[in-house]
Amino acid sequence: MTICPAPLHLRLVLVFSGKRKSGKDFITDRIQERLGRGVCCVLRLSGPLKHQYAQEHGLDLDQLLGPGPYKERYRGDMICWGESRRRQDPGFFCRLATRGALQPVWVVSDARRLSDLTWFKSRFPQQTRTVRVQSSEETRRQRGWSFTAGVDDAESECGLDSGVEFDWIITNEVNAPSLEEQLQPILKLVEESAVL
Ligand SMILES: Nc1ncnc2c1ncn2[C@@H]1O[C@H](COP(=O)(O)OP(=O)(O)OP(=O)(O)O)[C@@H](O)[C@H]1O
Ligand SMILES: C[C@@](O)(CCOP(=O)(O)O)CC(=O)O
Repeated sequence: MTICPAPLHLRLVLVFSGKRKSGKDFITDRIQERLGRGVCCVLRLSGPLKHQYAQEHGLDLDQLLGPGPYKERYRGDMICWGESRRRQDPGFFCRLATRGALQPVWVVSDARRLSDLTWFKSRFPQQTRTVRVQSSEETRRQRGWSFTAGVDDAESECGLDSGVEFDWIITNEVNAPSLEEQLQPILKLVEESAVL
C-alpha cells in the first residue's frame, strides 16, 4: 500500500470521539465557529457512509445527518452496512471524508474504532491529536439517548473505551468547567500551529 504524504496545507487534525449524545457534533461545531470555515473544516466519517446508505435505501439524508430521532431507526442497520465496507478496507470512510479538505485544521467529529485512530495517526503523525468527549448517562438521556442493545454494547460505541491515551478529555456537563475553558488548550495549539 502506498502511503501519501500529508498535504502541505495541513497543520492539525483533531480527531474527536465519544458516545452517542455526548455532544461531539455540538463541540466540534463550536470549534469551527471559533476558528472560521476558512481555517477549519468539520469532517464526519459517517458523512459518506450516510450519503451512500441513504441513496441505496431511499432515505432522507438531511435527517440521517441531523441530531434528531430519525437516524436512530436506521443506526443498527447502518452500522452493519458500514462494517461490511470496513472489513474490506478499514480506511474506506476516512479516505472519503478527508478527500478535498483544503483547510489547515481538520476536525474529525466521530472516530469510533481503533482503526479510525490508526488511519489518521499513521498518515498524519505530526498533525494528529485525539480528543474524547464524555458525558454521564443521565445527561445523555436528557439529550435523547436510551440504551439500545447491539448498538451501545458494540464496537461502534465501545471501540475506543479502553486502550487509547487521548490527548484531551472534555467533560460536556452542566456542572463541569465551561466548554470555553476546556477548549482553551486545543485553541492554543491551533494558534501555535500558526494558522490564525
Ligand atoms: N453543552 C451543550 N449545551 C447544550 N446542548 C448540548 C450540549 N451538548 C450537546 N447538546 C445537545 O445535545 C444533543 C446531542 O448532541 P450531539 O448531536 O452533539 O451529540 P453527538 O455526540 O454528536 O451524538 P450522536 O453520536 O448521536 O450524533 C444535540 O441536540 C445538542 O445540541
Ligand atoms: C453508522 C454510523 O456511522 C452512524 C453514526 O451516526 P452519528 O455520528 O452518531 O450521527 C456509526 C458507525 O459507523 O458505527
